[in-house]
Amino acid sequence: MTSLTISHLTKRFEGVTALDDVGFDVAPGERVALLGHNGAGKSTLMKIVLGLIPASSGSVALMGAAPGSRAARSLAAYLPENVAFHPALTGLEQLGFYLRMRGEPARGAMPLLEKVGLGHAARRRIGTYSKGMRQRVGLAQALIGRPRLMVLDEPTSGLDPVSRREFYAILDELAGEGAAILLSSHALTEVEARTDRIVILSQGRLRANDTLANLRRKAALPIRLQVTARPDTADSVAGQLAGARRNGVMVDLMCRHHEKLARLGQIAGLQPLIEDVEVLPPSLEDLYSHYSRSEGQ
Ligand SMILES: Nc1ncnc2c1ncn2[C@@H]1O[C@H](COP(=O)(O)OP(=O)(O)OP(=O)(O)O)[C@@H](O)[C@H]1O
Repeated sequence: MTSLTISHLTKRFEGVTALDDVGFDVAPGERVALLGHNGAGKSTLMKIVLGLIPASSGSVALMGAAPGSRAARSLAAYLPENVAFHPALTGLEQLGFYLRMRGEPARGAMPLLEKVGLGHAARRRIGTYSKGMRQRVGLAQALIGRPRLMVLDEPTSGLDPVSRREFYAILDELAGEGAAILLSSHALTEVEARTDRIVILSQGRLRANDTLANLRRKAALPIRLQVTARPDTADSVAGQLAGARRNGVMVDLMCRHHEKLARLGQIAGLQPLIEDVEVLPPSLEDLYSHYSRSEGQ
C-alpha cells in the first residue's frame, strides 16, 4: 500500500485555483521533493494532506485513511516552515509536553533531542535558541510516535550547511525504516542529492513527477562539456572544437546526449592542449525551469 495517495486533487479559494487536478503517490521509504514557485500550491497541498483544510474535489488517503481522521493523524507528522514554541520553556520541557499530549512518557524527550543534536541545549530556554536550533526542536517534535509519513514544509530554510546535512541524515534514517517523506523546498541543489523523486507544481498544476534521471532523459536538455585548456591554448582549443571561451583557460561545449561520446573523442584527440574535462549534466535548476515553463507558460 502507498503511504500517501493523491488523485485529481483540486482546491479553489475565492477567485484562485490553488490546486488543479493534481495526482501522485508516495511509497513507504520514499523521499519526494515537492517543488514550485511562490504560490504554486505546495502549502495548500500539505494542508489538505494533513486535514487542516478540505479539498474542493479529488481524494487524498494516508495508508487508506482520510486526512484529519484519527488514523491519519497518528500516521503523519508535520514540520511547518516557521516553527513556534513557547520561549520560556526549555527544549526538554517543550518536548515532554508534546510527548504527554500524545499519551507517551516525558522521559522520551531527551533521546529525541539527542537524536536531533540538541542534547547539550536541552535544559536551556527555547527563547535563547537560534533559528536552526528551533528547527531541530520542530524535527524532534515531528519524530514523536514514529510517523509513517513526514510532511515537511521547507524544513532546511535557515539551517547552516552542516545542520542541513545532519537534517537530511535523520530523514534518510527515517526513510530507511520505511517512513515516507514529502518535503517542499526552494533549495534545489540539496534536494537534487537527497530525494528519490521530484514533483513539480506550477500554478496549481502538476508539471512533473519522476526521478531526476527520468526527468533528465525526458527533458533532453543539452549537456555541458567544460574543457580546461593548457596555458595559452584556449583560443586554439575553442577554435578546433567550435566551443565558447568561458575565461582564460575554460572552453564550454554544449551537446546532446547522443553526441556526448563523439565530442569526448574529439576532446581526447587534442590531448596535448587539454588539462582536464568535466561532463556537466543539466542541473535540477535547469530541469525545474524547463518543466515549470512547459505547457505553454
Ligand atoms: N486561505 C486562502 N485564501 C485565498 N487564497 C489562498 C489561501 N491560501 C492560499 N491561497 C492562494 O493559493 C495559491 C497557492 O498558495 P500556497 O500557499 O499553497 O503556495 P506555495 O506553493 O506554498 O507558496 P510558497 O512557496 O510561497 O510558500 C496562492 O495563489 C495563494 O495566494
